[in-house]
Amino acid sequence: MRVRAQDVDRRIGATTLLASVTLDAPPGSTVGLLGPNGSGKSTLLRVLAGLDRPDGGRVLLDETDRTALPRRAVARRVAVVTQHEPTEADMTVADVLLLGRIPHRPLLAPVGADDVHRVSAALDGAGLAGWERRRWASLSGGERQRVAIARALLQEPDVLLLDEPTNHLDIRHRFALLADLARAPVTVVAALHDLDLAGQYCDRIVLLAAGRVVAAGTPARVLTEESIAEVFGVGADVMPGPGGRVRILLRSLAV
Ligand SMILES: Nc1ncnc2c1ncn2[C@@H]1O[C@H](COP(=O)(O)OP(=O)(O)OP(=O)(O)O)[C@@H](O)[C@H]1O
Repeated sequence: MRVRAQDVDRRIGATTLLASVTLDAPPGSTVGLLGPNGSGKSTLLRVLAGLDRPDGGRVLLDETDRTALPRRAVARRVAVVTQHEPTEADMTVADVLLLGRIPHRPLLAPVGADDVHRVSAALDGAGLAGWERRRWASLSGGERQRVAIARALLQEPDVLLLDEPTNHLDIRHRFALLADLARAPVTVVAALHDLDLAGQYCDRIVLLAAGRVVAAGTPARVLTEESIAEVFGVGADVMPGPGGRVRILLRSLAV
């Protein structure tokens, strides 16, 4: 499924959070949203996810305006993991994962053997085999993040919207997650802070600053030494890789 934002504005009171933001995520692509703190990444993801309405412009899923699609149809096709997953909920890991199957079950239908099997396979995939009965609130930040992403994948979405999915993950799991997302047939839009990781795994990058798109395109086109210095205020050595990918070595400009 293709995801597009066209000229999206988002304002709260007199504050402009997004100004005429345009994004195009072709089917199956992995798009990285990059930008400094407060540049509008989470705000844009919330608008794409339908959690907030744009004040101008529109979001299209394939060729249809998101607001014209029934809620349940969107829930089946678009999965979201925000930065603010509740941490105190008194649930087991299996309960949390089963939330991902709700859009696929008839209303009020009980959990079936197929759901239980899928939950255990999802835990295997997340490297947390056998954790069904662990309490959600007792998990570490990284474990919780891995379960939240597994829940989103259990939804079998066409589109996955992820706000800083590598936050809390150790290095090995960061690589594993980005590689899995890049391989998956699903369209991914993910806010990321790690420029090197984004440069290696994303098909496209949208670079935001102060609620505006500064550049968009392949990592090689967007993540240049100049743009990184201008937007992030750090020095960078950018090394070209295959297919428009880049490796990035960052350094402080202060030294
Ligand atoms: N409810 C609100 N009222 C006023 N300003 C807000 C509100 N929510 C967000 N903002 C502001 O909008 C801007 C964009 O925030 P957003 O969370 O989208 O940034 P971000 O790029 O995701 O940042 P980070 O990297 O820190 O997560 C910030 O300056 C933030 O303070």
